[in-house]
Amino acid sequence: MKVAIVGCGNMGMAFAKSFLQYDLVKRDDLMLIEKSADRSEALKAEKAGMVVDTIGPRVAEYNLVILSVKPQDFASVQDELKKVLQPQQVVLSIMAGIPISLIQERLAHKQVVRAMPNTPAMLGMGITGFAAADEVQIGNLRKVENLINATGRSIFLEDEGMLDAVTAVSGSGPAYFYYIVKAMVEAGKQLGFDESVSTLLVKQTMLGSYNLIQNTDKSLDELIKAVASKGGTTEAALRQFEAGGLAETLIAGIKAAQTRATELSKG
Ligand SMILES: NC(=O)C1=CN([C@@H]2O[C@H](COP(=O)(O)OP(=O)(O)OC[C@H]3O[C@@H](n4cnc5c(N)ncnc54)[C@H](OP(=O)(O)O)[C@@H]3O)[C@@H](O)[C@H]2O)C=CC1
Ligand SMILES: O=C(O)[C@@H]1CCC=N1
Repeated sequence: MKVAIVGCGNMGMAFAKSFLQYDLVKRDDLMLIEKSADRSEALKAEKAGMVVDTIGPRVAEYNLVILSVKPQDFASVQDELKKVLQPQQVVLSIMAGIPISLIQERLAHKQVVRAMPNTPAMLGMGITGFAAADEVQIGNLRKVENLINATGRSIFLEDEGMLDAVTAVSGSGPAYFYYIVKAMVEAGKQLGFDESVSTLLVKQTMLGSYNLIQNTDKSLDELIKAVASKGGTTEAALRQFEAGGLAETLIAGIKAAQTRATELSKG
C-alpha cells in the first residue's frame, strides 16, 4: 500500500512510524509532505520515507492520503489536494472537528474516512475512533482499519457525530492525565520531596493503579473504597476534592473540548 501523509508533526509521524514498524507500508511507498523546513530536515535524517514540501501530481500515485495538518491549516492544502486526487484514492483525515461532508465538498472527493487517534499512538498504544463516508469501498475501509490498528486499538463509529466526543475524551485525554500527574508531583514537592522522588512516587502509583483497573473485576467505586479506609487519609483528600468540585470541573473541561471540536468544524 502506498501512503502519502500531509503534515508530518506529532501525529503524522506517529502514524508513519507505526506503519513502517509493522511493515504495512514500505519506506519507498511512503511520501511525507511537510511544509516546515526544520521539520523536513529532521524527517530526512530519520529516513522514514520520501520527504517533499508541497502537494504535487505524484500524490495521485498513492492509495491513501492522510490529512494530519491542524484543522486551521486545512484551507491551505485543500486546493492543491483537490487538483491531484483520483476517485479510487482514499483520504483519511485525523483533523479534529472537521466533518466528512466538509472534507468531501472541499476536496470534491467521495472516499473519505475520518479518525481521531491520540498521542500514545507513538508507542502503538493509542486508541482511535473512526467513521467513514458511505462511498468508501468496504475493502478500502478494511485496509485503513488495519493501518490504524498498527497505532493501537480502534473503534468504528456508525455515527460520525460521536467523533467530537471521542476527541474530547480520548483524543485530548492524554493531556488531562499529564495534568493530573503534574499536580500530584507538585503536591509531593510541596510536602518536601525533590522533583525526581516525587515523580517516581507518582509515576509508579499511576502505573500500578492502571494495572489494577485492568486486572480486577472490582468497579472503580470499589477500587476507591479499597484505598479509602474509614476515617483515614484518603477520605480526607477525597472530601477536599468533592468540596472543590474536582470531578465536575473535569467533566466540564471535557465537555468544553467537545464544544471546541464542534466549533473547529465551522472553520
Ligand atoms: N496532537 C494530538 O494529540 C492529536 C492531534 N490530532 C489532530 O492531528 C492533526 C495534527 O496534529 P499534530 O500532529 O499535533 O500537529 P503538528 O503541528 O505537530 O503537525 C502538523 C504539521 O503539519 C505541517 N503543515 C501545516 N501546513 C502544511 C501544509 N500546507 N503542507 C504540509 N505540511 C503542513 C505543520 O507545519 P507548521 O508547524 O510549520 O505549521 C506541522 O509540522 C490536527 O488536525 C489535530 O487535530 C488528532 C488526535 C490527537
Ligand atoms: O487539541 C487538539 O485540538 C488535538 C485534538 C485532540 C488532541 N489534540
